[in-house]
Amino acid sequence: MDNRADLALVAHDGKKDDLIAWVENRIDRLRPLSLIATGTTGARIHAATGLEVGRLLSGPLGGDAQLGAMISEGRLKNLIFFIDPLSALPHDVDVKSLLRLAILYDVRLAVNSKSADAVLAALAAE
Ligand SMILES: O=C(CO)COP(=O)(O)O
Repeated sequence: MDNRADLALVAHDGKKDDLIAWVENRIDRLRPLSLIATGTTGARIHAATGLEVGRLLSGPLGGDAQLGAMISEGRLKNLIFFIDPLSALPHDVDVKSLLRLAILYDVRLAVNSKSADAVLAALAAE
């Protein structure tokens, strides 16, 4: 895959409702952006809001790794990732890898609603 995205949206299952609420409340600012998401997150956002969101594989099936590849290749510079701090995940190594690459490549990274607002504000100011 060689496409770029302005912003990636990802949420663990326990945080998907929070991310959808965040998206719904900022939909007008998100609509002009090219968005990408892991599979289930993207499907949920689209179903709830009608927003066009490119969909990768589901996170546990390689979606986090695909986002990591996009970051490594300079195709993604903004990541909003609502991590569930209260659940163990089978693909924890993929999550760690994605976060590691986001740090390494100086990606704008948000992990909750308040930091997501900071990412969106910075993106809008570009
Ligand atoms: O597990 C995820 C991120 O680590 C998210 O994947 P889904 O959006 O497919 O649920």
